[in-house]
Amino acid sequence: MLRVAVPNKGALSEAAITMLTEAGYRQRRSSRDLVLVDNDNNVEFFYLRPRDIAIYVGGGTLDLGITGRDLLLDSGAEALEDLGLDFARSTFHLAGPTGQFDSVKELEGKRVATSYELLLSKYLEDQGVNAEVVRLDGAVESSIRLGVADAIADVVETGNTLRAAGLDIFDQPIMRSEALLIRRQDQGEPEGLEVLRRRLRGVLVARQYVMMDYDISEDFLDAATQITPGMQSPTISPLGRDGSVAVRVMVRKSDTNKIMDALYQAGARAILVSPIQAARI
Ligand SMILES: Nc1ncnc2c1ncn2[C@@H]1O[C@H](COP(=O)(O)OP(=O)(O)OP(=O)(O)O)[C@@H](O)[C@H]1O
Ligand SMILES: O=P(O)(O)OC[C@H]1O[C@H](OP(=O)(O)OP(=O)(O)O)[C@H](O)[C@@H]1O
Ligand SMILES: [Mg+2]
Repeated sequence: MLRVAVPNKGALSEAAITMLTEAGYRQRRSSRDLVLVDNDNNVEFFYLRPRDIAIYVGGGTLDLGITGRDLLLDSGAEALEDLGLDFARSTFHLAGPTGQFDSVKELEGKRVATSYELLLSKYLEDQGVNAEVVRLDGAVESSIRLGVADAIADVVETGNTLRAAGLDIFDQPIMRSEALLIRRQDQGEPEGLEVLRRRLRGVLVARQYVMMDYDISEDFLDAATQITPGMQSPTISPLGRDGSVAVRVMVRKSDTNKIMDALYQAGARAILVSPIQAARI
């Protein structure tokens, strides 16, 4: 049975459980449940702290896990990224009192607080900066005001938390993170991974793409298919009336309106967009 670690709380938990549910797996009903066995799919899910997941997977106790790229790298565990899951996107950034720092080089001899000690230490070392790393569990934004640090390195999404604390990011992001499916390094793929990965990819496709249908005169078909080349190629079917065809093609959801405008301009009519419920590509 495939053994998969799922975040039990925090920013990753709900979205991970939703994605697995959409991929057709049973998930726990109560946030107190620690394990759920999905016999139909031959998968056992373990609900664990997001920070610990890479350690279980890297150590070989569990086959796969869902965690953030930042947490994976900070753990130092022997686990690797198998598939990006397109949620919990964030950057890991240096921040300080507004206007105080511009560059990481200015942190020489300073104290920098973070929950991501390894990630920050490696970055400072790469940058040739000698600074004291102060390891905190969370709410790192308060550490400067409370006098234990001069700057921080933390997860930033909207930047609201930083602003509320009177802080601002400076220099380049240390890294960009998103939720990942991870597996153990230097090992063959566990049995069942291929199906799970294909199902998760199916969820990503259903979320990121829509189905677009339109009618167009054969004279303009080339121009239209250049606008909508599709993933492989569009499906083109004859229409009742002469000289026109019906086209069916997948397009990126975020491009839908721009593509409809361009198609209309190119002579397409009856342009219809429908959601994709599920997919195997
Ligand atoms: N506001 C956010 N937006 C997007 N991703 C986030 C956000 N906060 C955290 N993350 C991501 O979620 C993952 C884990 O963060 P989370 O906050 O759940 O862990 P934690 O801080 O250890 O737990 P907790 O906050 O429950 O103490 C990381 O990959 C991080 O990048
Ligand atoms: O840029 P924003 O959209 O404001 O989001 C970023 C904040 O979200 C996370 O905090 P969390 O709620 O997990 O608290 P924590 O710092 O105690 O982990 C993260 O640590 C930042 O503080
Ligand atoms: Mg957190």
